[in-house]
Amino acid sequence: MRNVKISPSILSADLGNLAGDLEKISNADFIHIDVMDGHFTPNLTFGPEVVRVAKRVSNVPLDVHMMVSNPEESIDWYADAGADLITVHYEAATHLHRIVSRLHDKGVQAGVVLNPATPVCLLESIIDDLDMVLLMSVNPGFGGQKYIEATYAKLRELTALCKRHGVDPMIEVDGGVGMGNIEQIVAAGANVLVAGSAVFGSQDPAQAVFDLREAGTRGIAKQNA
Ligand SMILES: O=C(CO)[C@@H](O)[C@H](O)COP(=O)(O)O
Ligand SMILES: [Co+2]
Repeated sequence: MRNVKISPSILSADLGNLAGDLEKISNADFIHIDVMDGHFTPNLTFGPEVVRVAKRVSNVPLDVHMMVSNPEESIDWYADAGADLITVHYEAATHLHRIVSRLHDKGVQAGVVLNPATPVCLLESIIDDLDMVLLMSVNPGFGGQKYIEATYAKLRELTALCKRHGVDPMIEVDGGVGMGNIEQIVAAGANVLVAGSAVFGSQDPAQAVFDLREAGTRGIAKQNA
């Protein structure tokens, strides 16, 4: 049975007390770090120094979501800062295979992200090499947006693609995930769930991680049903 993993997004954390907020989610499976460059996305966020700080103060593996143009120019900074897993956008990368190989050479897990309007079939020639596929369920740039329902169909399509290839990468969903939809998202094929506002907007972030994982795990039994 696959395990459901929760990856709280620090975009919704209190950046004035980042170490304190990271301590609150020490029961998480990943820490999701949204890197935005103000070019690929209409927002600007974290550089490698934030990854280095997260690595220093937390033992939770770092899931670095790079929403940047030309990621080949900056993946090394984040890998060297301590990322355990780096995902790059299909729409932003010219040499995806080279990026994935580079990350693996550096001992970092590699994933590809698809925006809501980017079709799953484009992964056909790279899926065998991936540790993760991340489906965006909102348009990248901001936390607190509404989950896009068409993601369910993409999850089922991605599950079928993985089956055809005989591979089992982690399947992550990012954007608008919460207690109201996590079970259904997992049932459609996801097993890593990003949650920003659902975790850091809660009174008790550790309890929110626990509850989301419990609710998500109920969806595992419904996968492929
Ligand atoms: O990558 C992004 C947004 O571009 C996300 O990781 C958000 O940070 C998720 O926030 P919520 O929708 O869970 O509040
Ligand atoms: Co993200």
